[in-house]
Amino acid sequence: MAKTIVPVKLHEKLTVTIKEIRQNGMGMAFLEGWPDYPIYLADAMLGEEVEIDIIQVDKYSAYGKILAWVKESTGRKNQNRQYLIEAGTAPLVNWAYANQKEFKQQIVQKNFHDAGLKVTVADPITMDTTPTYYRNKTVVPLKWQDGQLLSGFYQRGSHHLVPMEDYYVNDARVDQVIVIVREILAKRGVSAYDPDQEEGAIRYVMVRRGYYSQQLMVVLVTNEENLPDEAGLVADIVDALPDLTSLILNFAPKKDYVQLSANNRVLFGSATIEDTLLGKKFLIGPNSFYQVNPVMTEKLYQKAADLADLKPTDVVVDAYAGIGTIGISVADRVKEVIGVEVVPGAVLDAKKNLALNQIDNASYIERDAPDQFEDWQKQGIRPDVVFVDPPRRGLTPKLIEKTAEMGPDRVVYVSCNPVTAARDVALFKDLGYEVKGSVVPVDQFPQTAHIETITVLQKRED
Ligand SMILES: C[S@@+](CC[C@H](N)C(=O)[O-])C[C@H]1O[C@@H](n2cnc3c(N)ncnc32)[C@H](O)[C@@H]1O
Repeated sequence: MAKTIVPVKLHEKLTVTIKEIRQNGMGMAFLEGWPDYPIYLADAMLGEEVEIDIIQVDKYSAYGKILAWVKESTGRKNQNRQYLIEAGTAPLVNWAYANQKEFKQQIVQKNFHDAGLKVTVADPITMDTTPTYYRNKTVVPLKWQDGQLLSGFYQRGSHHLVPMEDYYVNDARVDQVIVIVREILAKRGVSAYDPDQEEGAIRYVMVRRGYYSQQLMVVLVTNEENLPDEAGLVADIVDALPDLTSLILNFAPKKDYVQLSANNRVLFGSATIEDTLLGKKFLIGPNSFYQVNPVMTEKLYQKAADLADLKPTDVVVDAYAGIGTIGISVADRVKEVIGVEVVPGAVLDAKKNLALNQIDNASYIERDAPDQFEDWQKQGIRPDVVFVDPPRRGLTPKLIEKTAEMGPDRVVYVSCNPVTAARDVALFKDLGYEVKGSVVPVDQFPQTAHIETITVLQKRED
């Protein structure tokens, strides 16, 4: 077999310049004569010159580790939190926020360009308050090591736990709670799940906290149906957390990476916590999706509603609805909202949220969105505005086709992945829709390479 020729050797030391930043925030350098063989580098900024050690060599690319900076970017603001780089949880932690903003705008522009679309991308809406300590939720693994119970994050794609207590992007109380719960579990000698051995009790600890309400939910995600001396454990946690609203055991005996099962048992307090968005109240259960950056979520929904140009006569679809946050936040301004969401617990929450906010012109259905769109289309439903807010994989061609057949005047596409958003917008274009105005990035995830976008599609009049 012919040996593949690559331009680098494992542990070769090189000096390179960063020519490009990849979608996931990794720097890319190239050796002369090898324009198609990127060397990926974490914690690199555009234009920086760095000394590197090659740590992985593949057929089409290599990975390096930066040993020293020969020339630093003026946008570098080192935070001395290299564990965040190692775990991959905050890859842009050492970038000035202005550079993060510029990068994200360019990435969105590139994704739409690559999908064959000529669009303008607005200045990202950014987090004007400090763009750190914003996440209202985290799910962390635990590991016993040398007689100590550690919490942190698995390094991307591995079971190597990077210990951390200051996550930098979590609400500071969320960080504290993880440590408090971990110490109680440690004192009681509770075992932690080992993904390689497939044994041990606690898989993850999930903490979620209401931004306005300050209500606290702790979920022990377990590999065992009952924990040793459960009553004593609950008493210890309740004693240590005066702000605890909900303590849940989620029995999730699965080998894969799925984090929570649908199997919840309330150990203390209520099954949900409450929070507020744009003046509306929301009950949030452990399995329900709820945007992680509450400050920016209000800006996101506000902007999406403004761009939707809502009218009191409008029938509005809220698809991929979660607990109904988008539909409920616009219901007062329109004639009717019909929503669809696939996770049963989230739909239950959405229904409760309608009652909680005394909204009687909205309804939510538990269903796969493309299937429900097909039914709505057959039933002759003709919405004026369709909001879609899918997971990272984006929409399906079927959903896009059924939307176009229902023929709404406007489609407001909220997306957490500009690659799939651009792909889907191109399909909408083929089916009679035009991008109205600019694509608007909203920085829901400072310090990471992720970016949310809002794209409004207007039905062409031809
Ligand atoms: C990005 S979240 C948005 C939720 C909500 N709009 C919000 O802002 O909180 C995407 C939602 O789509 C739901 N979902 C995933 N696949 C779905 C499908 N095939 N049909 C309907 N909903 C789905 C997920 O459960 C999740 O609640």
